[in-house]
Amino acid sequence: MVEASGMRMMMMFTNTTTLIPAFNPTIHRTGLCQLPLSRRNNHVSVVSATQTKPFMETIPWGCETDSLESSSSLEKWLSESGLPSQKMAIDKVDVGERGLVALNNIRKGEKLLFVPPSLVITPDSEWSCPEAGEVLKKNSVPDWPLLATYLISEASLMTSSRWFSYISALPRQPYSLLYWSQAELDRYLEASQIRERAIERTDNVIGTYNDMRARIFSKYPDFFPEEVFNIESFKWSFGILFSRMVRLPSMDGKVALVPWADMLNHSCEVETFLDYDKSTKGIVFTTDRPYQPGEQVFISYGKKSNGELLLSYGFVPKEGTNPSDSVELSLSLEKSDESYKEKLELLKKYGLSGSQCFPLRVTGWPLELMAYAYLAVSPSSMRGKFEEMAAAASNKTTSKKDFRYPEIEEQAFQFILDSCESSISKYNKFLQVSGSLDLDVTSPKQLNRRLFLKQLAVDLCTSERRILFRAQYILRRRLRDMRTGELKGLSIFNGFRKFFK
Ligand SMILES: C[S@@+](CC[C@H](N)C(=O)[O-])C[C@H]1O[C@@H](n2cnc3c(N)ncnc32)[C@H](O)[C@@H]1O
Repeated sequence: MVEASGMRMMMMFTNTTTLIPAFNPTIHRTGLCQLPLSRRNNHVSVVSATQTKPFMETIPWGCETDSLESSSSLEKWLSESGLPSQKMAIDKVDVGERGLVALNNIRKGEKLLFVPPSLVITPDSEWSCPEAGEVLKKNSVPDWPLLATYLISEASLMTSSRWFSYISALPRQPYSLLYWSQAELDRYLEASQIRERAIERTDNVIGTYNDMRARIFSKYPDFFPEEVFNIESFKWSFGILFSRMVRLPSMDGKVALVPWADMLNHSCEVETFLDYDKSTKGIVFTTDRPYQPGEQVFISYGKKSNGELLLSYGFVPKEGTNPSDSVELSLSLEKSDESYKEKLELLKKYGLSGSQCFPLRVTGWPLELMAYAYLAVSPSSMRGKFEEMAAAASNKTTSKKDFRYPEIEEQAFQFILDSCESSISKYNKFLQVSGSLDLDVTSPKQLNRRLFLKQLAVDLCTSERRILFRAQYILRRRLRDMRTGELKGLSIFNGFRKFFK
């Protein structure tokens, strides 16, 4: 439920996507930490190929979330491990497959959950294989890859890990764009800038894994055998982190996986979020509305756009329900502009490039976007203003004044409108042809996946295009008013005022 940060960047990309971690069962290992307790107690120190096959296949890489099979064992284990009695239970729900549903009447303003810190996974959690944990700490591995490795390590230990019931109830295939292949991203998300974000994120995960393998896993194969610690298991654990990890504001922003609390689904209509409560010493949230028995209880995963929700959590809210929705609009300098080089240099100086994305919301667009548009359209006679425009586009300006350049305002609006319209035509193209995208499907399973991904893409593109349509409407109206003189008069007046200052 938080954005990834601090992941190592290494550029490499593969085209393959496996839906569930695939492992080579023929392994020989001696690392005691890798064996379930029952075997350790029997003094098994070398595992033969025939012994490892069923062992590897039974690693609980989560479960299918359309079934409640693992949820009852999870609830039983949680209550035996100190989770106080709850006013909610895990159930099948309309929104989010499994979720937490009210058992009794719940009042507005009530604190719920009270998950004790002993049931929370953080970067400080004890490892069932302490030696593996020591290696990672010695190498100062950052929180995200540390937790991803922790999850794989605990999953591989099966019943020897105290988190067995929790891991068994995690989704086997977290719904995030990490699980879309490059071909699927190209096919379904061509019109949306989220495609770039998804590619970047997958690159980061692959880069992080390669880095970990080179620096650590290859040096300690007994603790981190490649059959278990590989790119597929890394994608699974990162998918889990992207869709379930929270940052706890009252614990200095500590990142954590909170069993039980992570069964709560997101609603754009609620504002309440998880946090550590110092008085009760547990993870809680405070309801911002009442719930009746049988009703699903929701929290907020943050003020995220539909694209960001699809990227991390693999769902798109119903059309028009997300007040935080936005679409990335790409603006570019014209290469034929005689001041192109000069403008580009200045943009670079302020950390921007010749092609830049800005968020467009239903409620409007940021000053930075307007500043970029001014810079893109300004003639060389306005050279003296280029730097302040570039600085304002980057948000690295000290003065937050509502700057305007009336002499080029009309061109700036037209420039934004042109970019909006070129983006709209990409969405139109995708939405028109999306009905005929599935003709080459060969199996029912493939058909289900295609239909599912296509529906998500159609929902995302429809919501993003809706924001672009709104911006197009406002821009056209502004331009029409300017051209018919109303605002033009005002601009001339402003121009005169400046002249006489
Ligand atoms: C923190 S988990 C919540 C529990 C999850 N439903 C489960 O069964 O494990 C986040 C995942 O729940 C699902 N989810 C959460 N809110 C949703 C919503 N409003 N609509 C659809 N799916 C949702 C998504 O699959 C997301 O990746």
